[in-house]
Amino acid sequence: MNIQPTASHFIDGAYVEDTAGGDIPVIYPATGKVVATLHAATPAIVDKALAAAKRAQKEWAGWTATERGRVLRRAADIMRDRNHDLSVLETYDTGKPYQETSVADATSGADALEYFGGLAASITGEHIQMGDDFVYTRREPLGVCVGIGAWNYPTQIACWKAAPALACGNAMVFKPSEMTPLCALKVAEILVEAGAPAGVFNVVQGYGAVGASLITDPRVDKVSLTGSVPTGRKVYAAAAEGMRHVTMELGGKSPMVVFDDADLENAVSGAILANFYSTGQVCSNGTRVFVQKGIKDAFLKRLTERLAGIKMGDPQDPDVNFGPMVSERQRDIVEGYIAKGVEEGATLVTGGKRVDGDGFYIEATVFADVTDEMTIAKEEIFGPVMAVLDFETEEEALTRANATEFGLAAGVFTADLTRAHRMAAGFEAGTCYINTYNLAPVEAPFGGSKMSGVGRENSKAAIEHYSQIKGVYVAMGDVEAPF
Ligand SMILES: NC(=O)c1ccc[n+]([C@@H]2O[C@H](COP(=O)([O-])OP(=O)(O)OC[C@H]3O[C@@H](n4cnc5c(N)ncnc54)[C@H](O)[C@@H]3O)[C@@H](O)[C@H]2O)c1
Ligand SMILES: C[N+](C)(C)CC=O
Repeated sequence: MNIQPTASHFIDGAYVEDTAGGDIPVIYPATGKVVATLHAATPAIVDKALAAAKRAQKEWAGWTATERGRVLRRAADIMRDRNHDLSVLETYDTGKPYQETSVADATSGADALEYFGGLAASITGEHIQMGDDFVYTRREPLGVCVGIGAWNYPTQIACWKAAPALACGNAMVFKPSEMTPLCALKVAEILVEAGAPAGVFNVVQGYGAVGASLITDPRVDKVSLTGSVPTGRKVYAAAAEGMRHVTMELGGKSPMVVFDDADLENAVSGAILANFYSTGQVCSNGTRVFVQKGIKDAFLKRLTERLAGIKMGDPQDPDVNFGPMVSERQRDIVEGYIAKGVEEGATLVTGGKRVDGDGFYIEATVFADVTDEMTIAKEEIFGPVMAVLDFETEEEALTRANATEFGLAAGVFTADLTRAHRMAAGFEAGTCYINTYNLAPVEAPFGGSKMSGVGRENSKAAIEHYSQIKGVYVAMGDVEAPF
């Protein structure tokens, strides 16, 4: 498979190159080798993309919603037909196992395109009667949206932003993470092939500075970021200068609470999904696993047995279920947190070591006897490191679960449904799970509260974040004036 794209950027329906912006090497995380080289956008490239989006948005918004929806649904079909190639590419981009990318990445992107394609025609205003007079509302697009992506789900992130934006009649300029620049280009190609007018979805490459230059351009009406909290603070502040709409999908340190009446096998499966899928590089991961004291030993025993099922190796091998970290830097960060966990007195149950070789592999790691004050219980690690903390009462578990600045996700495993709903109501998090973890279907809202974000992706809720309401008052009689 040829990994090197035709050019670095996709603007106004075509590939565009400009090498003046400096190299972006694409490194395959399994080997540490450069597999493609792209270039960061120059100011001229950024200008070209925004100009194209500004022009195309007017045309696109003039289409009927049914026509727009048809394009998105066609794009979903094309993505599904190409799932194998897209998954291989996603694996080169991220290092995530093909076993995962083939079922979770282009497929969830296609789900978003299909869902918002189906929803497009139902995005309408309403009629409000006021005696004889009435008000009607128009649900209008925002205009030009900027999407900025993280590196862990490049195809999904591009589609989760593009699909609702385009369904509402906006145009988008999307900047993927510099670490995973390949897949969004395929999304752009597919949208054009499906019939989207040139300029409706554009991709520019670059580091943070390119993202920053996009946000402050006066042609931009909305910014949707998926990234870390520190980046979120900067992007939110820059967007506020121009009073731009924002969606912030940021990081987390989410709790997963296991009561002693839970189905142990399901709870262990949940903890695995909540910590080791995508080698732990998932924003909503339940990395603080609170286990009720009475079942702690049984939980750790079964968890350790199940982790023997990890098959680490070349992520393109369909039998491999655990890949490398996305980069050497990320692997080193994770290694640093593991050292901190040991230093601060947590018990290393399993894992903890990097794997020798050129790839950025590190073992799935479980710490027990973790306390709330330890660094590994407080900071987002974004790697395969599970912290197990024990607790005695429901009240204690909820208080400690919420004792964090983050609020992305939270989960509870228990047989007591009343307690499960009580916990879900009490969690300070945007996305909660009862007796499962880390599912993110397009039909359900996804996003964070507290420092984990603003706004929601997916579901009908996303429409609110990519459109605005205009109220139109219609008088049916004479105008009454005081003088
Ligand atoms: N909530 C979610 O849905 C979600 C999903 C995936 C990842 N994440 C979070 O993303 C983080 C990991 O991704 P990352 O390391 O790529 O995050 P990051 O914040 O380093 O970068 C995210 C994106 O922002 C860009 N960027 C950096 N500085 C910028 C600036 N000043 N202005 C504009 N753009 C800028 C980067 O180039 C990149 O494209 C984790 O914290 C993870 O939890 C959140
Ligand atoms: C949105 N999700 C959970 C699929 C990936 C976040 O990192």
